[in-house]
Amino acid sequence: MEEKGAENGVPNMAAIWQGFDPVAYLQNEYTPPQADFERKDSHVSWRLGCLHRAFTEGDVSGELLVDIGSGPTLYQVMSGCEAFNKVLLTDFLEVHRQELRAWLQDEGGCSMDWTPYLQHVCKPSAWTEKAARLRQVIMDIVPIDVHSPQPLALDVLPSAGADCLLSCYCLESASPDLAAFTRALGNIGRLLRPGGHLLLIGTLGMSYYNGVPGLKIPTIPVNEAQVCASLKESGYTLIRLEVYTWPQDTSVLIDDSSGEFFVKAIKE
Ligand SMILES: C[S@@+](CC[C@H](N)C(=O)[O-])C[C@H]1O[C@@H](n2cnc3c(N)ncnc32)[C@H](O)[C@@H]1O
Repeated sequence: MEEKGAENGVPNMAAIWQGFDPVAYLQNEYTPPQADFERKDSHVSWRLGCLHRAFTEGDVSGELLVDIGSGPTLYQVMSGCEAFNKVLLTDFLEVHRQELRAWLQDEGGCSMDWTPYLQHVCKPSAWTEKAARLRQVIMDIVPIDVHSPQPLALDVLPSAGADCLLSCYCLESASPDLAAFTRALGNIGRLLRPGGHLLLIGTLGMSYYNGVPGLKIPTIPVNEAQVCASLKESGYTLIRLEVYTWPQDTSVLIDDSSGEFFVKAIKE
């Protein structure tokens, strides 16, 4: 019964995601007041801090970093682009891939100014070099489906797989239930070499997601214990889990989450 429900749920989720507008998403989630760089306890500062620490600790580096479900955003690879020679961006929706291509080509037509993010992750005076590095290492922007046993086209990755997978706010917002979330973790794990790292950021306790005004996406509310169990079941060893809880004076309008999680894990 559960399997059948999940099978029906995945196409339903795919259909709902087709209505997602990257421009509205960037405006809603990645500009002030949602993206508040003034506050050290804001969720944008938290997530950039987690990624910065993970990519500068020394053990997460190599040839190829793959970002799963990139959406139209680039903040997540701004620290990782220094630790890897190549970065592959992926998303389910062509509109998101198009938005990323527009930034990469740097010929206007990009909806988002990433300058405040670039300035936040490096010395403010070095942000143009950071942008140049990012444009240099992003090797491609390709389609992905985390619910497919083979999430990427066959010839996209080297046979050894990626050295590191990164995924932010994708699996729990693209999965109809916990079983599909766990299977998606296993599916993307096939893209990672044994011993490679998984860096996962997600939302805790979120039953719906309103990242774009007028589009309410039903999501799977996961807790820390469920994330840990899904990782174990999918062949990862947890190294670290960090939790962010919303400051009391935050007004969270886009979902009903209790907070966010950051995971650093290794593929067995
Ligand atoms: C909440 S957005 C997160 C985007 C970005 N990573 C970020 O941090 O803002 C979730 C992303 O998952 C993507 N997505 C939805 N269904 C997917 C699927 N089946 N496989 C891969 N990505 C999917 C969406 O297109 C969207 O870009």
